[in-house]
Amino acid sequence: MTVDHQLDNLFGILEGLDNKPIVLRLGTRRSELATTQSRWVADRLLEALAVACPQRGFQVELVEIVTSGDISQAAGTPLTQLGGTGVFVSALREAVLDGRCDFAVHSLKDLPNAQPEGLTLAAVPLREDPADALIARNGLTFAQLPAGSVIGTGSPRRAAQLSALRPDLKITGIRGNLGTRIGKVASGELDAVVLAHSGLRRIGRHHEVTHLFGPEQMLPAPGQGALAVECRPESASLLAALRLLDDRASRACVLAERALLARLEAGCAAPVGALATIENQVLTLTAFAGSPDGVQTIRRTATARLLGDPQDEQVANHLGRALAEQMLDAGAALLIPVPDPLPAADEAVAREGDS
Ligand SMILES: NCc1[nH]cc(CCC(=O)O)c1CC(=O)O
Repeated sequence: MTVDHQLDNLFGILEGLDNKPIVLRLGTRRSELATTQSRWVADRLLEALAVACPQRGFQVELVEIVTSGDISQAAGTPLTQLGGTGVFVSALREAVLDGRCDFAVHSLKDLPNAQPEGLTLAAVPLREDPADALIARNGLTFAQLPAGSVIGTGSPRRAAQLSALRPDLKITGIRGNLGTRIGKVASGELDAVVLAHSGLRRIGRHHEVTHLFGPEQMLPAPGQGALAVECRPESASLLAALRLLDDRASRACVLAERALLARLEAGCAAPVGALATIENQVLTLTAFAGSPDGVQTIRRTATARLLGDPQDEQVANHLGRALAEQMLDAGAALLIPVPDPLPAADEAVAREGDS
């Protein structure tokens, strides 16, 4: 019996079904971060189902999907030549679309701007800390790094903001998974690296952080720290189950950030940061765009009052687009490179390095 059929009665009467547990197949990449994120979502889903559907047993089976990005990482191809992190996302999406698995978990910041045909963003679970973090040699904080220190980052966004804060630092490209990048500090190859705090927390290496960048210093990538859970809309019961994991505030924030990015038509080399927060039902969005050397920078903030579901999606999208217009009026288009032609339309925008 297919999962869709098994789940048809998920919230109803389970007559006619045998007592075997329902197995949900979660497609995941092999990296430590990807499997940790997938397991975290699996555990939250099983918890939610135990409450929503206590009569029934459930299991989540992790299905490993190898992506072209993982293969070429081993071969050492720079990510910018692969069409950005979209390469990691599309293989997982294909696996959901062709039925090798039932759902998938992505780092939301790695998703291209357009939602592909045939897949639904079922949930944005509670967001981790979106901040960027420094791991420097000998426990040095950002302010303590001597002039001329060599900082590794593959992200034009981090490079632009680092250069704006400390023009005396040297920035060098770097890729590889989180462990590989941290290893370059331990080995002495680099004085420091800048990574997402969320990723470090998920793999349990946040104790090595020597400085956390505040939003006034460095704005994260749109969607950083958030996960995206995707399934086919036809999997109605699974979709209903995954919706239990959705966090409305996290969803509104990342929608605003990504609407801004989409309106800026920013490609994988875009030095664009954005962060939305909610306080007292007011959504505040701040964005940054800068030249790679950090000499030219544009920073703007806008706010909107949230109205509650279901209007909040519109409010968030509108705020993101409106702030993008302000950024464009201030000349942001000149700071954003035109994206390279990419292998597939659904990979049109991707940023950053590998997870
Ligand atoms: N750049 C790749 C990437 N994609 C997602 C994360 C983890 C952070 C997140 O949860 O958004 C990372 C690592 C990083 O940016 O250092």
